[in-house]
Amino acid sequence: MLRMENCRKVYDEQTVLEHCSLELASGSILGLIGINGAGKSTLLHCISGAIPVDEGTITWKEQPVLDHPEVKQKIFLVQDEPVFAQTENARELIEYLSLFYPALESELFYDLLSQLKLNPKQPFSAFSKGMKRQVLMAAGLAAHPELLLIDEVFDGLDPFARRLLQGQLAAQTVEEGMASILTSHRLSDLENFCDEYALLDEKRILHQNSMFQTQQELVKVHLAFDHPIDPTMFQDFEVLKLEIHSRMAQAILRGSHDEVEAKLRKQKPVILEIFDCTLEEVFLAQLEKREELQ
Ligand SMILES: Nc1ncnc2c1ncn2[C@@H]1O[C@H](COP(=O)(O)OP(=O)(O)OP(=O)(O)O)[C@@H](O)[C@H]1O
Repeated sequence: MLRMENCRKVYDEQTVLEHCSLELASGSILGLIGINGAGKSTLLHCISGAIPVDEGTITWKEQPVLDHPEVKQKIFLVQDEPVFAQTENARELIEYLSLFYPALESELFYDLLSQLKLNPKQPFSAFSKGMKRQVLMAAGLAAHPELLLIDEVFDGLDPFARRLLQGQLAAQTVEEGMASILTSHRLSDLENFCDEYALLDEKRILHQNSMFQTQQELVKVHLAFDHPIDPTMFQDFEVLKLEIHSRMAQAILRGSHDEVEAKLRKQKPVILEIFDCTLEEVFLAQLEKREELQ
């Protein structure tokens, strides 16, 4: 279990994380979302132990990460910018990483590279950005970490590489109980792959929820009436987003599909359609709601 409690991180004079807490169980895949500059990369770096927090604690299986190499070697961070620790090619990289990650399985690394059609002896300088990311993700998986952190997870990967690496990550999650935190601005990638998501906003985790729970708790509705809509009809709902155009409305409401439908039917709409929310809609609605409250 990852436990991050009440953490604060300050760069120079800028506070990036404050009262930031997060928990993640083994065998879970968490999608970390937030606007540009929210602090997602900083959060992953702090969890990996690469940079210290100024306040608070971060533990993996009850052991502090910072200054504990035996804990750090169970956590692998794939950064958004390719970093190869001055190695020239994939073969050198995996030899270097095997010094730090005792569980690293070189055969798995070379197998993934072969499926990705990447030559381990070819210099990184001759690789494209996407090819470099493939190498690092393959290395992260081959290290068999207990906690894998991937920044900008599938961004820039071609569909074949994405499917292969997703499949391997899913297999290690199920077979080894590996936990993962993935960031991406392509929320559809996370939605289809993660068990839960966390929204990083205003320097802390504002929401953490399972994907399933979110879909049970929030719905999108399209409504039409034969008369102009009075906004007070939504006063019994917790409204995350509401747009009224005369006789028609679109809304994101808190409640299960059945609850929302039963309440809205009493208003006798001409049209009532209820949909599951996408993660992108949940994200935007939560940010808009926060703007409204400020
Ligand atoms: N090494 C650093 N020194 C000083 N400030 C930094 C450093 N790294 C990040 N920051 C600042 O911290 C804030 C959060 O940056 P971070 O990269 O963690 O955000 P992010 O959510 O990952 O952004 P993006 O989605 O754009 O990648 C930004 O304001 C950034 O300028």
